Amino acid sequence: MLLEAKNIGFRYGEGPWVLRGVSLSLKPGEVVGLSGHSGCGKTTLARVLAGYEPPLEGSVTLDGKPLPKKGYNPVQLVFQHPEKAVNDRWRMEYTLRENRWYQQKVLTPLGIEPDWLTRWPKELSGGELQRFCVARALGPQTRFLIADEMTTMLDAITQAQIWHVVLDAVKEQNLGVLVVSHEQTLLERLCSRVIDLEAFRDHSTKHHHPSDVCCQ
Ligand SMILES: Nc1ncnc2c1ncn2[C@@H]1O[C@H](COP(=O)(O)OP(=O)(O)OP(=O)(O)O)[C@@H](O)[C@H]1O
Repeated sequence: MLLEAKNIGFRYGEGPWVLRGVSLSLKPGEVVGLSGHSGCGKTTLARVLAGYEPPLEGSVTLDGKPLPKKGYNPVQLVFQHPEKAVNDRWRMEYTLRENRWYQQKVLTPLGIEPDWLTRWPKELSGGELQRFCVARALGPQTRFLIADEMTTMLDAITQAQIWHVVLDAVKEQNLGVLVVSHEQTLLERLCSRVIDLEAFRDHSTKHHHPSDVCCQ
């Protein structure tokens, strides 16, 4: 199974192109980095790859087919800010069950305490909430994980704990992971290769936004 983005173009409304001519592919069991300066479009690409935003140009496919519109999404996205990714009116056990195939076995290795399950999101710290978001994303049917600055706000020990669980899933269920981060040391430690999103910029500037064209 291959996750493939071909010639992706995306912009918000009539704004400038954020992504243009971006292509990448991710194989099962592969851990690949995505780097680039702040604002260059990493989060936008992460959202496009996981099917949250349809690309305006190009395609995202899984084994040559579009991402499924219904049912389980085999491409799971974990964001930097877990509080935006959970429903504050759901207790944590309900949040977890949002992915009805979530795996109980990852809870302890992720450091999730049993009594956190009955708490509301506002009763947990950001790091504790993020562990739930990772657990929710790691269902057995997950083929690819897009980790968008997933551990940026966490201390080193919690970061290591979470990545340990994710790398186990890479080995055990042949999960492919895209590590979106501006932390070079993290990317070097985890990834077999790193894609620099800025490398596509030269290409993108060859295409002009309609408002760049002067009409006289
Ligand atoms: N909802 C939105 N509406 C309009 N513009 C947006 C929206 N979200 C992002 N942008 C713009 O798109 C560009 C890319 O943003 P994006 O969040 O993808 O960058 P990033 O590389 O992930 O940045 P960072 O590393 O700071 O998180 C930025 O110029 C940003 O201002």
